[in-house]
Amino acid sequence: MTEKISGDPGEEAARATGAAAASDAPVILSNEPGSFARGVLAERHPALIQQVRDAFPYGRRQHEALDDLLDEITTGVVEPLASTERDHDHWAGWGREHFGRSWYDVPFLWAESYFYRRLLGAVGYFDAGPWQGVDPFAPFKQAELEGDAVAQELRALDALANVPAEERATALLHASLWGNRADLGFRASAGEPETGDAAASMLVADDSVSLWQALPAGAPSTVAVVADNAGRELVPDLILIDHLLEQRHAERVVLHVKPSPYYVSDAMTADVVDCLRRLVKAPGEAGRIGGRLWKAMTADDLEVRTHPFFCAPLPYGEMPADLRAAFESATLTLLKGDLNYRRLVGDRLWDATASFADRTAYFPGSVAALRTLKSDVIVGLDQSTSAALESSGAAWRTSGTHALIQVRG
Ligand SMILES: O=P(O)(O)OC[C@H]1O[C@](O)(CO)[C@@H](O)[C@@H]1O
Repeated sequence: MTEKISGDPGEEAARATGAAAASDAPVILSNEPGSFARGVLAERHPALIQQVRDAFPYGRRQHEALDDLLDEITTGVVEPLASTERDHDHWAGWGREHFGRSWYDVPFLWAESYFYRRLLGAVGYFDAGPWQGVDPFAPFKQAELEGDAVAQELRALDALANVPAEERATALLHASLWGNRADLGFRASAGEPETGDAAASMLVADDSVSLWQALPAGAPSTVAVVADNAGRELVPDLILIDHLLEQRHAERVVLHVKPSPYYVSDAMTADVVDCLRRLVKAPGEAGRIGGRLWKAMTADDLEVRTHPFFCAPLPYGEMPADLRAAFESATLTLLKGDLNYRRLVGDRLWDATASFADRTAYFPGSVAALRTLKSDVIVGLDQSTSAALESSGAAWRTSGTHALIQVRG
């Protein structure tokens, strides 16, 4: 359970090293008026139900199920899955302490994850029948991938083709990082991502030197990339992966994606294929990168994997043994995005200067987080950065205007 983070491997590691266990940081719920979490549950989730309803010619059964879900999340209590659902037993365990309570009173991380599970259930995603496997977010993902912003970003690659490798590496790392700002669940309230120098100045932590040091060219490294959003984030992620392979920072890359639609734009295998097709058909440098990536996938130098844990409402401290082994065998695991960060350090209101190394000590092998800040969770800031941000009066934790690169070797 999310709130039983004390007793998780991270806490044990912190205790073993004598570091402050800090388990008293409050778990984020959604019942605080005016809080970011409350806004997600009270405004974004109902709006999302409407968007999905409008995007497909669903029949009466789906519309009624969406009506019921809307009632439940706004005025009702959390209901369990029907006993006939294939994953009923998992959720019965994960939700034991939450069923029967207001959605606002259960941990934010759990509530969001369960909302997506229930939304998929309402549209028949898991049921044998005509809507089985139809991604309710596909129209939004497709529109983004075919849009002007992606086309422009792909054209900009031509200018990067001949710049020195180090400069190119920084530009591609930042493109992947800021691509995280462009997730579709978040877009409604955010402007365009920053670029160039402005983007660098918005980094609240920057361990990129350690990141590149962990991946010396020519070493037989395997990099695990845990993807976040499709489209405008996954395209630059794939371009960064191409750079890692091409410049021999990695011999192999394993790209972990979601097994089912999640948080609107999270990437699944189908989205990887769509992004690769988009790259391959692009002119110039983007097309060349697409061609190399396509070849890398067919040669298994780039392997796509998925795991049910990626859609579970749990922190990484509770990851199963097979996933733990996969990360352990990687030279570096690169976790993309805000949700992965929340799951990595724990979805709590940490002191912003709490140690990133301590919070992630349990994670198997070296880990890097690349994330724009889109929720209240943050650790690893130095004292002066934290003080300056806190006194700025800006919504720096949640607005996506700031970003971080944090590494624990
Ligand atoms: O796509 P990302 O970067 O994981 O962001 C998802 C984030 O979006 C939200 O669902 C709402 O902004 C956050 O709660 C969550 O952490």
